[in-house]
Amino acid sequence: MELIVNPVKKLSGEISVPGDKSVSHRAVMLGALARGTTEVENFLMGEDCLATVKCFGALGVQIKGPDKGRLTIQGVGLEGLKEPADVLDAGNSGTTTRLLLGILAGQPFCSILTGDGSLRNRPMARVTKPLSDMGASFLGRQENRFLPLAVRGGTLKPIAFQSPVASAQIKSAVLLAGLFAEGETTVTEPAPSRDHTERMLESFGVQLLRTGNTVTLQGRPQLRGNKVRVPGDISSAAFPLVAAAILPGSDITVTGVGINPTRDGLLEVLRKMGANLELLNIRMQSGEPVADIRVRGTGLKGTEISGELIPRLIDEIPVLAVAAAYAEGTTVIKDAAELKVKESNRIATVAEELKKFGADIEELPDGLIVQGGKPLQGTVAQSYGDHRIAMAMAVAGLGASRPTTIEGAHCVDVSFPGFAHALKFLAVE
Ligand SMILES: O=C(O)C1=C[C@@H](OP(=O)(O)O)[C@@H](O)[C@H](O)C1
Ligand SMILES: C=C(OP(=O)(O)O)C(=O)O
Repeated sequence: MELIVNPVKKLSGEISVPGDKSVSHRAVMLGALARGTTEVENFLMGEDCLATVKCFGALGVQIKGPDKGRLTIQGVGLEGLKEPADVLDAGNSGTTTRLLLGILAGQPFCSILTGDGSLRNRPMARVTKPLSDMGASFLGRQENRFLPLAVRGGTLKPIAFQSPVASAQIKSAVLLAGLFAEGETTVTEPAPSRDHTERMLESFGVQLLRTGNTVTLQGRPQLRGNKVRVPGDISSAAFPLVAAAILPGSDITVTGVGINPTRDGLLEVLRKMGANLELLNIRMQSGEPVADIRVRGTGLKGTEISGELIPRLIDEIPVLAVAAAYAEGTTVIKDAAELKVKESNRIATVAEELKKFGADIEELPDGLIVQGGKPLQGTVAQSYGDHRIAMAMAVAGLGASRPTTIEGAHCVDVSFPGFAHALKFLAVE
Protein backbone atom coordinates (compact mmCIF):
# COMPACT_ATOMS: atom_id res chain seq x y z
CA MET A 1 0.00 0.00 0.00
CA GLU A 2 1.16 3.51 -0.84
CA LEU A 3 0.38 6.66 1.12
CA ILE A 4 0.43 9.93 -0.83
CA VAL A 5 1.18 12.96 1.33
CA ASN A 6 0.44 16.38 -0.10
CA PRO A 7 2.21 19.40 1.37
CA VAL A 8 -0.06 21.46 3.67
CA LYS A 9 -0.02 25.07 4.86
CA LYS A 10 -0.63 24.17 8.48
CA LEU A 11 -2.57 21.83 10.79
CA SER A 12 -5.58 22.89 12.77
CA GLY A 13 -8.19 21.22 14.98
CA GLU A 14 -8.66 18.69 17.76
CA ILE A 15 -8.19 14.91 17.54
CA SER A 16 -7.65 11.94 19.80
CA VAL A 17 -5.18 9.16 18.96
CA PRO A 18 -5.64 5.39 19.48
CA GLY A 19 -4.85 3.72 22.80
CA ASP A 20 -1.32 3.27 24.09
CA LYS A 21 0.38 0.19 22.65
CA SER A 22 2.50 -0.60 25.72
CA VAL A 23 -0.47 -0.30 28.10
CA SER A 24 -2.77 -2.31 25.79
CA HIS A 25 -0.35 -5.28 25.65
CA ARG A 26 0.03 -5.28 29.42
CA ALA A 27 -3.74 -5.12 30.03
CA VAL A 28 -4.20 -8.39 28.10
CA MET A 29 -1.29 -10.09 29.84
CA LEU A 30 -2.14 -9.10 33.41
CA GLY A 31 -5.86 -9.62 32.74
CA ALA A 32 -5.07 -13.19 31.65
CA LEU A 33 -2.97 -13.89 34.77
CA ALA A 34 -5.51 -12.38 37.18
CA ARG A 35 -8.42 -14.06 38.92
CA GLY A 36 -11.75 -12.67 37.71
CA THR A 37 -12.73 -10.48 34.81
CA THR A 38 -10.72 -7.60 33.38
CA GLU A 39 -12.46 -4.98 31.27
CA VAL A 40 -10.38 -2.82 28.98
CA GLU A 41 -11.51 0.37 27.27
CA ASN A 42 -9.75 2.26 24.47
CA PHE A 43 -7.66 -0.85 23.70
CA LEU A 44 -5.37 -0.30 20.71
CA MET A 45 -6.81 -2.19 17.73
CA GLY A 46 -3.37 -2.19 16.10
CA GLU A 47 -1.76 -5.31 14.70
CA ASP A 48 0.80 -5.64 17.51
CA CYS A 49 -1.82 -5.71 20.27
CA LEU A 50 -4.11 -7.98 18.23
CA ALA A 51 -1.16 -10.42 18.06
CA THR A 52 -1.02 -10.39 21.86
CA VAL A 53 -4.77 -11.11 22.07
CA LYS A 54 -4.35 -14.06 19.66
CA CYS A 55 -1.42 -15.51 21.60
CA PHE A 56 -3.40 -15.47 24.86
CA GLY A 57 -6.41 -17.00 23.11
CA ALA A 58 -4.10 -19.82 22.00
CA LEU A 59 -2.96 -20.20 25.62
CA GLY A 60 -6.56 -20.96 26.61
CA VAL A 61 -7.71 -17.53 27.82
CA GLN A 62 -11.24 -16.46 26.90
CA ILE A 63 -11.19 -12.98 25.45
CA LYS A 64 -14.20 -11.11 24.09
CA GLY A 65 -13.41 -8.38 21.54
CA PRO A 66 -11.76 -6.11 20.87
CA ASP A 67 -14.86 -4.38 19.65
CA LYS A 68 -14.57 -0.59 19.26
CA GLY A 69 -11.71 -0.68 21.75
CA ARG A 70 -13.56 -2.77 24.34
CA LEU A 71 -12.02 -6.03 25.48
CA THR A 72 -13.14 -8.44 28.19
CA ILE A 73 -10.67 -10.99 29.52
CA GLN A 74 -11.66 -13.94 31.73
CA GLY A 75 -8.53 -14.30 33.85
CA VAL A 76 -7.25 -17.82 34.49
CA GLY A 77 -4.95 -17.03 37.41
CA LEU A 78 -1.21 -17.70 37.59
CA GLU A 79 -1.71 -21.44 37.08
CA GLY A 80 -4.41 -21.51 34.42
CA LEU A 81 -2.64 -21.07 31.06
CA LYS A 82 -2.80 -24.11 28.74
CA GLU A 83 -0.18 -25.55 26.42
CA PRO A 84 -0.83 -24.04 22.96
CA ALA A 85 -1.63 -26.52 20.19
CA ASP A 86 0.34 -24.57 17.59
CA VAL A 87 3.18 -22.07 17.19
CA LEU A 88 2.44 -18.68 18.76
CA ASP A 89 2.87 -15.80 16.30
CA ALA A 90 3.85 -12.37 17.65
CA GLY A 91 3.78 -10.78 14.17
CA ASN A 92 5.87 -7.60 14.19
CA SER A 93 5.75 -7.04 17.95
CA GLY A 94 8.87 -7.04 20.12
CA THR A 95 6.80 -6.22 23.19
CA THR A 96 4.50 -9.24 22.70
CA THR A 97 7.52 -11.49 22.27
CA ARG A 98 9.71 -10.41 25.14
CA LEU A 99 6.95 -10.03 27.74
CA LEU A 100 5.35 -13.31 26.67
CA LEU A 101 8.72 -15.09 26.95
CA GLY A 102 8.77 -13.97 30.60
CA ILE A 103 5.32 -15.50 31.17
CA LEU A 104 6.05 -18.70 29.18
CA ALA A 105 9.22 -19.19 31.24
CA GLY A 106 6.99 -19.85 34.25
CA GLN A 107 4.67 -22.41 32.57
CA PRO A 108 4.94 -26.18 33.08
CA PHE A 109 4.58 -26.82 29.34
CA CYS A 110 6.29 -26.38 26.01
CA SER A 111 5.57 -23.53 23.59
CA ILE A 112 7.10 -22.15 20.41
CA LEU A 113 7.08 -18.46 19.56
CA THR A 114 7.79 -16.86 16.19
CA GLY A 115 7.16 -13.62 14.31
CA ASP A 116 7.57 -11.82 10.99
CA GLY A 117 10.85 -11.29 9.13
CA SER A 118 11.72 -8.15 11.12
CA LEU A 119 11.00 -9.74 14.50
CA ARG A 120 12.99 -12.87 13.64
CA ASN A 121 16.05 -10.62 13.31
CA ARG A 122 15.66 -8.83 16.65
CA PRO A 123 17.83 -9.86 19.62
CA MET A 124 16.20 -12.15 22.17
CA ALA A 125 19.25 -13.21 24.28
CA ARG A 126 18.64 -10.06 26.33
CA VAL A 127 15.59 -11.84 27.81
CA THR A 128 16.42 -15.54 27.34
CA LYS A 129 19.67 -15.07 29.30
CA PRO A 130 18.08 -13.86 32.58
CA LEU A 131 15.08 -16.20 32.10
CA SER A 132 17.50 -19.15 31.68
CA ASP A 133 19.20 -18.07 34.91
CA MET A 134 15.77 -18.34 36.56
CA GLY A 135 15.42 -21.94 35.30
CA ALA A 136 13.63 -21.84 31.90
CA SER A 137 15.09 -23.54 28.80
CA PHE A 138 15.11 -22.10 25.28
CA LEU A 139 16.04 -23.55 21.94
CA GLY A 140 16.45 -21.32 18.92
CA ARG A 141 18.68 -20.19 16.07
CA GLN A 142 22.21 -18.94 16.67
CA GLU A 143 22.52 -20.11 20.27
CA ASN A 144 18.96 -19.18 21.21
CA ARG A 145 19.36 -15.55 20.16
CA PHE A 146 16.58 -15.31 17.55
CA LEU A 147 12.99 -16.41 16.95
CA PRO A 148 11.57 -18.95 16.37
CA LEU A 149 12.22 -19.97 19.97
CA ALA A 150 11.00 -23.10 21.74
CA VAL A 151 10.40 -22.51 25.44
CA ARG A 152 10.29 -25.15 28.12
CA GLY A 153 9.15 -23.41 31.26
CA GLY A 154 8.75 -24.75 34.75
CA THR A 155 9.65 -24.05 38.33
CA LEU A 156 11.56 -20.78 38.42
CA LYS A 157 13.87 -19.39 41.04
CA PRO A 158 13.97 -15.65 41.70
CA ILE A 159 16.98 -13.57 40.64
CA ALA A 160 18.47 -10.15 41.25
CA PHE A 161 19.04 -8.98 37.68
CA GLN A 162 21.20 -6.06 36.63
CA SER A 163 20.04 -5.15 33.13
CA PRO A 164 22.78 -3.82 30.86
CA VAL A 165 20.18 -1.81 28.86
CA ALA A 166 17.44 0.62 29.95
CA SER A 167 14.67 -1.47 28.38
CA ALA A 168 11.12 -1.89 29.64
CA GLN A 169 10.78 -5.10 27.64
CA ILE A 170 13.73 -6.72 29.45
CA LYS A 171 12.62 -5.39 32.85
CA SER A 172 9.04 -6.55 32.27
CA ALA A 173 10.06 -10.03 31.04
CA VAL A 174 12.01 -10.66 34.25
CA LEU A 175 9.29 -9.17 36.49
CA LEU A 176 6.56 -11.25 34.79
CA ALA A 177 8.68 -14.40 35.21
CA GLY A 178 9.21 -13.31 38.82
CA LEU A 179 5.44 -13.64 39.39
CA PHE A 180 5.93 -17.43 39.04
CA ALA A 181 9.07 -17.71 41.22
CA GLU A 182 8.85 -18.24 44.99
CA GLY A 183 10.67 -15.31 46.69
CA GLU A 184 12.03 -11.91 45.73
CA THR A 185 12.82 -10.97 42.10
CA THR A 186 14.71 -7.72 41.58
CA VAL A 187 15.54 -5.82 38.40
CA THR A 188 17.92 -2.85 38.29
CA GLU A 189 18.44 -0.85 35.13
CA PRO A 190 21.02 1.77 34.15
CA ALA A 191 18.37 4.49 33.59
CA PRO A 192 14.59 4.55 34.07
CA SER A 193 12.60 2.90 31.27
CA ARG A 194 8.81 3.09 30.90
CA ASP A 195 7.11 1.83 34.08
CA HIS A 196 3.68 0.71 32.78
CA THR A 197 4.27 -2.87 33.99
CA GLU A 198 4.97 -1.68 37.52
CA ARG A 199 1.97 0.68 37.58
CA MET A 200 -0.38 -1.93 36.20
CA LEU A 201 0.88 -4.71 38.49
CA GLU A 202 0.14 -2.39 41.43
CA SER A 203 -3.35 -1.68 40.12
CA PHE A 204 -3.97 -5.46 39.87
CA GLY A 205 -3.06 -5.75 43.57
CA VAL A 206 0.62 -6.74 43.41
CA GLN A 207 2.91 -5.03 45.91
CA LEU A 208 6.19 -3.73 44.51
CA LEU A 209 9.14 -2.00 46.08
CA ARG A 210 10.53 0.71 43.83
CA THR A 211 13.73 2.53 44.81
CA GLY A 212 15.79 4.47 42.29
CA ASN A 213 16.13 2.32 39.17
CA THR A 214 15.38 -0.92 41.06
CA VAL A 215 12.06 -2.79 41.26
CA THR A 216 11.41 -5.74 43.57
CA LEU A 217 8.43 -8.08 43.65
CA GLN A 218 7.48 -11.06 45.81
CA GLY A 219 6.63 -14.07 43.70
CA ARG A 220 3.31 -15.95 43.66
CA PRO A 221 1.03 -12.96 44.36
CA GLN A 222 -2.69 -12.93 43.57
CA LEU A 223 -3.65 -10.63 40.71
CA ARG A 224 -7.22 -9.33 40.85
CA GLY A 225 -9.26 -8.66 37.70
CA ASN A 226 -9.50 -4.95 37.04
CA LYS A 227 -10.88 -2.17 34.86
CA VAL A 228 -8.31 -0.51 32.62
CA ARG A 229 -8.96 2.61 30.56
CA VAL A 230 -6.00 2.87 28.19
CA PRO A 231 -4.66 6.41 27.62
CA GLY A 232 -4.01 7.75 24.11
CA ASP A 233 -0.54 6.78 22.89
CA ILE A 234 2.02 9.60 23.17
CA SER A 235 4.14 7.74 20.60
CA SER A 236 1.27 8.11 18.08
CA ALA A 237 0.42 11.67 19.18
CA ALA A 238 4.07 12.52 18.43
CA PHE A 239 3.40 12.56 14.66
CA PRO A 240 0.69 15.27 14.56
CA LEU A 241 2.36 17.17 17.42
CA VAL A 242 5.70 17.41 15.60
CA ALA A 243 3.91 18.25 12.34
CA ALA A 244 2.10 21.14 14.05
CA ALA A 245 5.32 22.35 15.69
CA ILE A 246 7.17 22.60 12.36
CA LEU A 247 4.34 24.21 10.36
CA PRO A 248 4.00 27.91 11.32
CA GLY A 249 0.44 29.01 12.09
CA SER A 250 -0.68 25.50 13.13
CA ASP A 251 -2.82 25.08 16.23
CA ILE A 252 -3.82 21.54 17.24
CA THR A 253 -4.89 19.74 20.38
CA VAL A 254 -4.51 15.99 20.87
CA THR A 255 -6.84 14.94 23.67
CA GLY A 256 -6.44 12.22 26.31
CA VAL A 257 -2.75 11.45 25.76
CA GLY A 258 -0.69 9.50 28.32
CA ILE A 259 2.05 11.73 29.79
CA ASN A 260 3.73 9.18 32.06
CA PRO A 261 7.06 10.81 33.09
CA THR A 262 8.97 7.76 31.79
CA ARG A 263 7.46 8.43 28.33
CA ASP A 264 7.31 12.23 28.05
CA GLY A 265 10.79 12.98 26.66
CA LEU A 266 9.16 14.17 23.41
CA LEU A 267 7.44 17.04 25.24
CA GLU A 268 10.66 18.05 27.00
CA VAL A 269 12.61 18.08 23.72
CA LEU A 270 9.94 19.96 21.76
CA ARG A 271 9.93 22.62 24.50
CA LYS A 272 13.76 22.81 24.37
CA MET A 273 13.47 23.26 20.60
CA GLY A 274 11.23 26.27 21.20
CA ALA A 275 7.79 24.74 20.54
CA ASN A 276 4.73 26.44 21.96
CA LEU A 277 3.27 23.48 23.86
CA GLU A 278 0.65 23.42 26.60
CA LEU A 279 -0.68 20.58 28.76
CA LEU A 280 -4.36 21.03 29.57
CA ASN A 281 -6.78 19.16 31.78
CA ILE A 282 -4.12 16.95 33.44
CA ARG A 283 -5.77 14.00 35.21
CA MET A 284 -5.16 10.40 36.34
CA GLN A 285 -6.72 7.48 34.45
CA SER A 286 -6.19 3.86 35.56
CA GLY A 287 -2.96 4.78 37.34
CA GLU A 288 -1.48 6.73 34.42
CA PRO A 289 -1.32 10.55 34.04
CA VAL A 290 -3.18 11.88 30.99
CA ALA A 291 -3.53 15.34 29.41
CA ASP A 292 -4.77 17.20 26.37
CA ILE A 293 -1.73 18.50 24.49
CA ARG A 294 -1.94 21.75 22.52
CA VAL A 295 0.81 22.76 20.10
CA ARG A 296 0.98 25.96 18.10
CA GLY A 297 3.40 26.13 15.18
CA THR A 298 6.14 28.67 15.73
CA GLY A 299 9.22 27.06 14.17
CA LEU A 300 11.94 25.17 16.02
CA LYS A 301 15.66 25.36 16.79
CA GLY A 302 18.21 22.52 17.02
CA THR A 303 19.08 20.76 20.29
CA GLU A 304 20.92 17.79 21.82
CA ILE A 305 19.05 14.59 22.69
CA SER A 306 21.12 12.14 24.76
CA GLY A 307 21.64 10.28 28.06
CA GLU A 308 18.67 9.46 30.31
CA LEU A 309 16.32 11.25 27.92
CA ILE A 310 16.75 8.49 25.32
CA PRO A 311 14.62 5.75 26.95
CA ARG A 312 11.93 8.39 27.61
CA LEU A 313 11.50 9.05 23.86
CA ILE A 314 13.08 6.05 22.14
CA ASP A 315 10.18 5.45 19.70
CA GLU A 316 9.83 9.17 18.94
CA ILE A 317 13.39 9.59 17.59
CA PRO A 318 12.45 9.05 13.92
CA VAL A 319 9.90 11.89 14.04
CA LEU A 320 12.21 14.04 16.19
CA ALA A 321 14.83 13.68 13.43
CA VAL A 322 12.20 15.12 11.08
CA ALA A 323 11.62 18.00 13.55
CA ALA A 324 15.41 18.54 13.55
CA ALA A 325 15.49 18.70 9.74
CA TYR A 326 12.91 21.53 9.83
CA ALA A 327 14.59 23.31 12.80
CA GLU A 328 17.17 26.09 12.51
CA GLY A 329 20.64 24.89 13.51
CA THR A 330 22.18 21.57 14.50
CA THR A 331 20.58 18.69 16.38
CA VAL A 332 22.74 15.92 17.83
CA ILE A 333 21.12 12.64 18.89
CA LYS A 334 23.43 10.22 20.75
CA ASP A 335 23.37 7.28 23.23
CA ALA A 336 20.63 5.78 21.07
CA ALA A 337 22.28 2.60 19.71
CA GLU A 338 19.08 0.72 20.71
CA LEU A 339 17.52 2.23 17.57
CA LYS A 340 19.50 -0.30 15.54
CA VAL A 341 17.48 -3.24 16.94
CA LYS A 342 13.94 -1.94 16.43
CA GLU A 343 11.58 -2.90 13.57
CA SER A 344 14.32 -1.57 11.26
CA ASN A 345 17.77 -0.15 11.99
CA ARG A 346 16.24 3.26 12.67
CA ILE A 347 19.57 5.14 12.59
CA ALA A 348 20.19 3.91 9.05
CA THR A 349 16.61 4.08 7.78
CA VAL A 350 15.90 7.59 9.11
CA ALA A 351 19.14 8.91 7.61
CA GLU A 352 18.61 7.17 4.27
CA GLU A 353 15.04 8.39 3.85
CA LEU A 354 15.51 11.97 5.09
CA LYS A 355 18.42 12.37 2.66
CA LYS A 356 15.94 11.66 -0.16
CA PHE A 357 13.99 14.78 0.93
CA GLY A 358 17.25 16.77 0.72
CA ALA A 359 17.95 16.89 4.47
CA ASP A 360 21.53 17.19 5.75
CA ILE A 361 21.80 14.21 8.08
CA GLU A 362 24.74 12.09 9.18
CA GLU A 363 24.77 8.73 10.93
CA LEU A 364 26.68 8.19 14.17
CA PRO A 365 27.29 4.73 15.69
CA ASP A 366 24.74 5.64 18.38
CA GLY A 367 22.66 8.39 16.82
CA LEU A 368 22.36 11.12 14.20
CA ILE A 369 23.55 14.64 13.46
CA VAL A 370 21.05 16.82 11.60
CA GLN A 371 21.90 20.24 10.16
CA GLY A 372 18.42 21.70 10.01
CA GLY A 373 16.80 24.43 8.01
CA LYS A 374 17.36 23.20 4.46
CA PRO A 375 14.20 23.28 2.32
CA LEU A 376 12.87 19.71 1.82
CA GLN A 377 11.35 18.41 -1.41
CA GLY A 378 8.76 15.66 -1.67
CA THR A 379 10.10 12.25 -2.67
CA VAL A 380 9.34 8.54 -2.84
CA ALA A 381 10.16 7.20 0.63
CA GLN A 382 10.36 3.58 1.83
CA SER A 383 8.93 2.31 5.10
CA TYR A 384 11.18 -0.77 5.46
CA GLY A 385 8.03 -2.31 6.95
CA ASP A 386 8.62 -0.07 10.00
CA HIS A 387 5.51 1.83 11.15
CA ARG A 388 7.48 4.63 12.85
CA ILE A 389 9.55 5.25 9.70
CA ALA A 390 6.43 5.35 7.48
CA MET A 391 4.72 7.91 9.76
CA ALA A 392 7.85 10.02 10.35
CA MET A 393 8.38 10.33 6.59
CA ALA A 394 4.72 11.29 6.14
CA VAL A 395 5.32 14.17 8.58
CA ALA A 396 8.43 15.15 6.59
CA GLY A 397 6.22 15.23 3.48
CA LEU A 398 3.70 17.65 5.02
CA GLY A 399 6.23 20.49 5.05
CA ALA A 400 7.99 19.60 1.79
CA SER A 401 7.68 21.42 -1.53
CA ARG A 402 6.09 18.61 -3.60
CA PRO A 403 3.92 15.54 -2.86
CA THR A 404 5.56 12.53 -1.20
CA THR A 405 4.78 8.85 -1.72
CA ILE A 406 5.38 6.46 1.18
CA GLU A 407 5.79 2.92 -0.13
CA GLY A 408 4.86 0.01 2.13
CA ALA A 409 2.64 2.21 4.29
CA HIS A 410 0.36 -0.66 5.42
CA CYS A 411 2.65 -1.07 8.45
CA VAL A 412 1.17 2.06 10.11
CA ASP A 413 -1.62 -0.30 11.26
CA VAL A 414 0.87 -1.87 13.66
CA SER A 415 0.44 1.04 16.07
CA PHE A 416 -1.75 3.81 14.56
CA PRO A 417 -4.76 2.61 12.56
CA GLY A 418 -6.42 5.73 11.14
CA PHE A 419 -3.15 7.68 10.86
CA ALA A 420 -3.80 8.96 7.32
CA HIS A 421 -7.34 9.94 8.26
CA ALA A 422 -6.12 11.88 11.32
CA LEU A 423 -3.63 13.88 9.20
CA LYS A 424 -6.27 14.61 6.57
CA PHE A 425 -8.67 15.81 9.24
CA LEU A 426 -6.11 18.30 10.62
CA ALA A 427 -4.70 19.45 7.26
CA VAL A 428 -5.27 23.00 6.03
CA GLU A 429 -4.18 23.07 2.37
O1 LIG B 1 7.85 -2.17 26.93
C1 LIG B 1 7.32 -1.64 25.93
O2 LIG B 1 6.08 -1.61 25.78
C2 LIG B 1 8.20 -1.01 24.91
C3 LIG B 1 9.50 -0.73 25.22
C4 LIG B 1 10.46 -0.14 24.28
O3 LIG B 1 11.34 -1.16 23.84
P1 LIG B 1 12.66 -1.59 24.68
O4 LIG B 1 12.26 -2.13 25.97
O5 LIG B 1 13.33 -2.63 23.82
O6 LIG B 1 13.49 -0.34 24.79
C5 LIG B 1 9.78 0.48 23.07
O7 LIG B 1 10.72 0.74 22.05
C6 LIG B 1 8.66 -0.39 22.55
O8 LIG B 1 8.00 0.26 21.48
C7 LIG B 1 7.63 -0.68 23.60
C1 LIG C 1 9.91 -0.67 18.92
C2 LIG C 1 8.58 -0.71 18.86
O1 LIG C 1 7.78 -1.78 19.22
P1 LIG C 1 8.12 -3.30 19.57
O2 LIG C 1 9.50 -3.35 20.20
O3 LIG C 1 7.05 -3.75 20.48
O4 LIG C 1 8.09 -4.06 18.26
C3 LIG C 1 7.83 0.49 18.42
O5 LIG C 1 6.59 0.46 18.50
O6 LIG C 1 8.41 1.50 17.96
